[in-house]
Amino acid sequence: MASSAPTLRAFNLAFVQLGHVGSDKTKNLAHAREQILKAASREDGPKPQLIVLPECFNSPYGATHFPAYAETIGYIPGEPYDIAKSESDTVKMLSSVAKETGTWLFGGTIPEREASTGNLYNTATVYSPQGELVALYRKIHLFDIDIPGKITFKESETLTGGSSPHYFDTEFARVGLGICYDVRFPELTAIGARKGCQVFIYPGASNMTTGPLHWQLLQRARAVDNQVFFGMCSPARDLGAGYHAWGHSLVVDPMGAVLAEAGHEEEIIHVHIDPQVFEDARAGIPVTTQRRFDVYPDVSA
Ligand SMILES: O=C(O)CCC(=O)C(=O)O
Repeated sequence: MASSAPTLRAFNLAFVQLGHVGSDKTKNLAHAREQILKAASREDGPKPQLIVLPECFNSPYGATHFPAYAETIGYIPGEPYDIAKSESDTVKMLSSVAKETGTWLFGGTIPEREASTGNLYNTATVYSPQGELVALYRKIHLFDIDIPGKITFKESETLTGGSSPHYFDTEFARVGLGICYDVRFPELTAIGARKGCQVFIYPGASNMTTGPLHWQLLQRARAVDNQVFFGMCSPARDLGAGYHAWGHSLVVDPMGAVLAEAGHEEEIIHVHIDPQVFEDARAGIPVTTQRRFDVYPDVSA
């Protein structure tokens, strides 16, 4: 049974649609750090309490790249994690910049190697404003698709799928986690919503085939069917890279309205999360209390 969720309070969210993700990991990390500092020091509006990076921000995106870029993190849920002893340069950078800015940081995803098995995962990590690593989520549904003449992608060539849904609690919300292709599996969001998540954030890197058709549709669907805030943070599009990301980082409210959407270049989007919209959606259209688990108990996990 999940502990009770914090009450949803107003907060400000920043999505960093990172560009310039190339083959040099040190440069990727330095650029990500610079953009996090830029998001945190916003001057034309309220500063964010939570900053989010995209999927696969320290490595080029592609099954063949994951083994070369994978880092060992060694996080065990529920056990204290000593950042100073971490083998992951990315974790160290993210922790230090979260602490320096005093914000929650959802550090996008990176390829992770599990030391005991050698398995590779597409892994998201989250840091508190004190720089503690508070959550680690491994992409559950691997991106394996084949649309002839358009796109073939097979994360499972090198990655293993995770097996634990996750969320993290802040002082302003319970935030559900997922990564890109996970958005196509409504069960994952539904389970998180029933555990009290009011906000879902998925780093993602959609593409030029499915992005235009499905990116916004899937996020608005997950937002409306669970009456939650839902957002996905993408890298910027780089036509010089092997994988052309769709971009268009997006945040949707519980009624399905788009609160902010980026273009396809490097950009930071800032969004104010207003709990009144969440409360009004649930009061006006009370689907959260109208579910008929007596009729479909098999989906009520
Ligand atoms: O679901 C899609 O169409 C795109 C998924 C994706 O790009 C990913 O999982 O990284």
